[in-house]
Amino acid sequence: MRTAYTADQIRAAEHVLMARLPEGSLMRRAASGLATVSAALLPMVYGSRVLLLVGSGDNGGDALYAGMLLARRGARVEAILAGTRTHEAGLEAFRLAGGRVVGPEAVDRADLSFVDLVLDGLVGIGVTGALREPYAGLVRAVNAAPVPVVAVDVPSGVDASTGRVPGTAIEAQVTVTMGAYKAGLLVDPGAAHAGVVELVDIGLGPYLPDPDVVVLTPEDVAELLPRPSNESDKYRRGVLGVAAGSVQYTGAAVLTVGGALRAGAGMVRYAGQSAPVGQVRAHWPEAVITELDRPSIGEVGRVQAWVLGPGLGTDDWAHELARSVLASDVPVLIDADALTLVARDRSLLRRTAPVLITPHAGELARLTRADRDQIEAARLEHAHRAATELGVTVLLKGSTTVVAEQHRPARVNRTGTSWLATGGTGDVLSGVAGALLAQGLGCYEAGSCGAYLHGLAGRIAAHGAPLTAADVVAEIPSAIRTVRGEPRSTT
Ligand SMILES: NC(=O)C1=CN([C@@H]2O[C@H](COP(=O)(O)OP(=O)(O)OC[C@H]3O[C@@H](n4cnc5c(N)ncnc54)[C@H](OP(=O)(O)O)[C@@H]3O)[C@@H](O)[C@H]2O)[C@@H](O)CC1
Ligand SMILES: Nc1ncnc2c1ncn2[C@@H]1O[C@H](COP(=O)(O)OP(=O)(O)O)[C@@H](O)[C@H]1O
Ligand SMILES: [K+]
Repeated sequence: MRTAYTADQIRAAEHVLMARLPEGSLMRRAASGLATVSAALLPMVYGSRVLLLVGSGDNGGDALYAGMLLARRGARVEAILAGTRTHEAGLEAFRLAGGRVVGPEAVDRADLSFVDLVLDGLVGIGVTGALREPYAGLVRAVNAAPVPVVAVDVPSGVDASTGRVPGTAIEAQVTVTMGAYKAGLLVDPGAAHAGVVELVDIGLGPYLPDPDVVVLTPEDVAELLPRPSNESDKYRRGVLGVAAGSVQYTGAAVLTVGGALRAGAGMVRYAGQSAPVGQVRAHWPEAVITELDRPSIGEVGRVQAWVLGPGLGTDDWAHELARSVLASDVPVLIDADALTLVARDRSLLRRTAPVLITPHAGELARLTRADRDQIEAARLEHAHRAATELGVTVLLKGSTTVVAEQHRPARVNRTGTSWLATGGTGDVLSGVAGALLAQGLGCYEAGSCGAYLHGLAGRIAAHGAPLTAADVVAEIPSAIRTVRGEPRSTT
């Protein structure tokens, strides 16, 4: 499991560790890791040109000490001192090693074309709000030039705790982060600025608290995924009920049922009206179907969990069916149209069995009466707030998927690809996560493992070209084999 922390958590841990070590030793460890990663990005250190952007805090100090180490190895290192003050000891060491201080005009396009690498040491975890001048101007100039950038600790302008980017921010190829991952490096929009994140161990591990954010590894997912045993039968493996699709949206029912079957539900019971029933029957003869003549699940039979909402519509019939599903005593995954119904009638959420909601930013905006853009700018905060306010588990979809539950670290998923931004892929995710719920995983595990498998299936399906939602369904078994470390061609 990869763990990540807020700036305050990192600062507190650093404080304890620093008190036990000789002064400056943490920064030397940080700078040494930074110089090693930077050197590896240069074809040859000797003779290469490196430009440091140095701010007024310790982030600038890291850059100066790393610059010193590169200068000692024969690089031609120059520094722009952009702050009102500069880390004194770092600057002295840098100068003694042959480093030169240059003016801000060194970021002119012509000058940057002679630079092999920029080290961004303007601000790290100490940033507050949008980057001010002259930092913002320097960042714009560097972003516009075709020069690789290594960000020190955090790309300057990215909020380390939340991933917010309130103004201009460096676009780095690599971010060398010190001591522990910062949450904002793993969640968009911050993550998109960080590039590849390299962690430098400075001995902070034992002093870190419980993480703010967690990213599952394939091994974590493999361990959490249910596997049928010799004693399994279809009922014991877990039966999922699907209440989805309508006359207008028949495909949503087909995709949700497909996602559920491929993700290992022992059985899928589909309940709907005649139009989607015909489609589901044609695509998935494996599904057990109840054609509803009234909006009630009374005749459907026992299930271990429900998926409610994809393509369901938002009319009175859909509302009554939602009420009937939510009156059951099993976990319910609420998606798409059912989220609109819940936004209109919050009383639907009054139940004791668990609820997993799977909104995109627009749906969450409707549900919590927040602004969609603000949700996208601060996904962690909004997912957590909704989980607390609504008393449910929230899976917030998008380029970074966040699974939030009260009193637990947010689980962030980045296995997906932007090719997944196409109609119907969300329905597939509901089926996958619903199948995991039916197999006995809790909402937090089903949401995070479901997002992982769905994203990976999308990546396998896309392979650098457009995909359809049905392709994602087809690749879910490949994704499961991949996390289990099994060759794709075997069963
Ligand atoms: N502690 C340790 O042992 C270790 C720490 N480490 C390193 O230290 C870094 C943290 O250092 P830090 O605390 O000095 O803060 P930092 O990020 O450099 O910036 C603070 C200054 O930036 C400025 N500023 C703020 N907002 C701004 C804005 N919007 N726009 C423009 N300027 C803005 C403001 O300066 P002012 O404007 O007041 O002059 C403020 O004082 C951390 O990320 C890691 O790299 C590692 O070496 C490991 C060991
Ligand atoms: N830029 C992106 N990068 C990665 N995944 C994405 C991106 N955009 C969308 N997705 C994923 O695609 C799926 C889209 O779901 P949703 O918005 O509900 O679509 P639909 O309602 O058409 O099924 C979600 O799983 C989401 O996380
Ligand atoms: K930085």
